[in-house]
Amino acid sequence: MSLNVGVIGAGAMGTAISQCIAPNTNKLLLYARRKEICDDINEGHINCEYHPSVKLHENIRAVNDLCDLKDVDVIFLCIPSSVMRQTMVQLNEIVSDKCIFVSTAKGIENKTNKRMSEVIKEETGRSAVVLSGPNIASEMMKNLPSATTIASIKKKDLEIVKSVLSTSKLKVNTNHDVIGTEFCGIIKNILAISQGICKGMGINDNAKFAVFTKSYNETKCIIEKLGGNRSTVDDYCGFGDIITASTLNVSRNHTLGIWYGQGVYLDEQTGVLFEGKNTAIVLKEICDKLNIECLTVNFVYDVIILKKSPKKAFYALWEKL
Ligand SMILES: NC(=O)c1ccc[n+]([C@@H]2O[C@H](COP(=O)([O-])OP(=O)(O)OC[C@H]3O[C@@H](n4cnc5c(N)ncnc54)[C@H](O)[C@@H]3O)[C@@H](O)[C@H]2O)c1
Repeated sequence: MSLNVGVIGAGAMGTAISQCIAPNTNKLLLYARRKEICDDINEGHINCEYHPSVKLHENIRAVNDLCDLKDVDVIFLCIPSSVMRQTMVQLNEIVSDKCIFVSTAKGIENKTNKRMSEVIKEETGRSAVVLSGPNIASEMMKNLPSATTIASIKKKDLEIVKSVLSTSKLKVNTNHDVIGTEFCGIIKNILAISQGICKGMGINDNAKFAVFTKSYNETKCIIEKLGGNRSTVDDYCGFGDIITASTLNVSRNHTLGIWYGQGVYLDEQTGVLFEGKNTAIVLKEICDKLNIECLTVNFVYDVIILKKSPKKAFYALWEKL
């Protein structure tokens, strides 16, 4: 049975997910906040700003009014975590009770430190499906093979969302560990920054990957303490995404770490900087509150937030390895 699917956020990820799943859907409505992107997609079948060289699948129609999503069965939320709450307030008034929300946002709410599925539950009363994995948008856009993890406490929702996502090119694993899956996507930002700092400082590979091993095991400990499963970290949402974000220069957080490792401090207002900074502050708060000793979080916090010398911070970490 082909479903009607909505995607909110016509940026890199929203457009790429739309392109991947469009053949599986009856109708795919891609909500673009900006009218000019909406017009580009409908008139030229191209998202000129984010993926200018790829023709969009014929099933994709862009819309500029959230009310157009009132009849869809599933909605993928591909927006920054900072706007999730306000978007859910609006959507709750529009969609049917049966509509399933899928959060792809890898972030935590500023000030409340809540996961996206918690924000969605608070505003709509529904349990969301969360999606996380090593999913580089430009590769998905070209229909290159990828894999991802989806998690939900509801078996039926997982089945439906899996059927919408799965293609010969996109492999989907499912689990019921929403906390672990969401936290993998959050903590991996810290690992990506940490490995970036090491790279920027010119730390040798043996030492860099020793730190990486420690960081990976710390991720399991944090997730377990927060109520998730250690084994979730071994899935695409964990291992796959952590490796991708910590070793490839396409990762914004990795690049941020490289700059800091080289002693380049960015303008405080830079959006890229803010994302990594926010994650470091939130995770430091969480670890301190729960009495979790995490060397990787401390290392990143010391360099990015306290602006300590990367060399001193690295040797403090190394001593405790
Ligand atoms: N799950 C995954 O594997 C995965 C992979 C990449 C990105 N993501 C997530 O997808 C989200 C988007 O990332 P991206 O790389 O596409 O970023 P992006 O900056 O390319 O796109 C974000 C889009 O959201 C739009 N937007 C901002 N505020 C909005 C609002 N209030 N309503 C509607 N649209 C709004 C922007 O105009 C932009 O088009 C992020 O939360 C990111 O963590 C997830």
